[in-house]
Amino acid sequence: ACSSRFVLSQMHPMWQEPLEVPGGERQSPIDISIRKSVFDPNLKPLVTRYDPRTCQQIWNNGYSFLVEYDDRTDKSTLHGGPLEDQFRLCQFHFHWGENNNWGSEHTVDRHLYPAELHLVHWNSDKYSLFEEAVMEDNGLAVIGVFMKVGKRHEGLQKLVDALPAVRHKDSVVEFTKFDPSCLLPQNTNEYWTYAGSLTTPPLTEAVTWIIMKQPIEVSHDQLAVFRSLLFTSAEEEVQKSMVNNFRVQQSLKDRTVRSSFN
Ligand SMILES: CC#CCNS(=O)(=O)c1cc(S(N)(=O)=O)ccc1C(=O)O
Ligand SMILES: [Zn+2]
Repeated sequence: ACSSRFVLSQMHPMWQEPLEVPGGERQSPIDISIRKSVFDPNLKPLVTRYDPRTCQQIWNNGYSFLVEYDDRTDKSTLHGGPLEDQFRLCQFHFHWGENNNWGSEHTVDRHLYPAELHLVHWNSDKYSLFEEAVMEDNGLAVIGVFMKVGKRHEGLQKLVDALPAVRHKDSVVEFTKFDPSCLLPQNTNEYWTYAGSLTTPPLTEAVTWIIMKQPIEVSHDQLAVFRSLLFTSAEEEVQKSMVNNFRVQQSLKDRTVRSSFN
């Protein structure tokens, strides 16, 4: 799987932001201004083909919890949309706040959501390993899905029920047969896309972001279980709850956000 072995500094909740980032011209996350986005009629529908049998485990890496997939073959893939190549799913994870007023990394006209899902894929047409792709400007594609508080999300509940087993940093639990397409909104044809970066170290400018316009609904109680996770490992005497694990927003600089819809 692809998850980073980068150790984030123990600065809680945000690691110490490096002053200079490689390039620094296409950093993420950003605010998506609807009126400044440009409709691109050549953007195609997104095509996701996820095989639940490639789902392997959940890992608390001390920053978020990652659901990791076997990415040694092209069994769970993404193509279409703004992408020229085929990308392989390696993991998905979330960012959330300490309450329902904030938590997402991206915003839409400055609107904050309580949480945001990221499905991380790497370009398996051009590279043979995630670790290679993460250093290339066309190496990764991340689908972002906003989460808002509403009705309980039945598909998410299987994941929520597994979280107590990975409460502490560095804990891992087997997690199988999970189809992440259940976490996508029913309309995946309306999205924004822009050239950006990872929002965690190494912050490399390798990501084509695809942000869904339609949020998914999750219940207050489901989000509360996210907040029961800990940044800290079982040995540490002071336990810190895993909340506000989002990066500060970055300047758009010389970029345009395209929309697949008018
Ligand atoms: C080398 C390397 C690396 C980064 N790994 S990741 O792309 O899976 C990732 C991506 C993102 S995000 N927010 O940029 O999609 C967050 C967290 C992670 C992670 O491993 O923890
Ligand atoms: Zn993320």
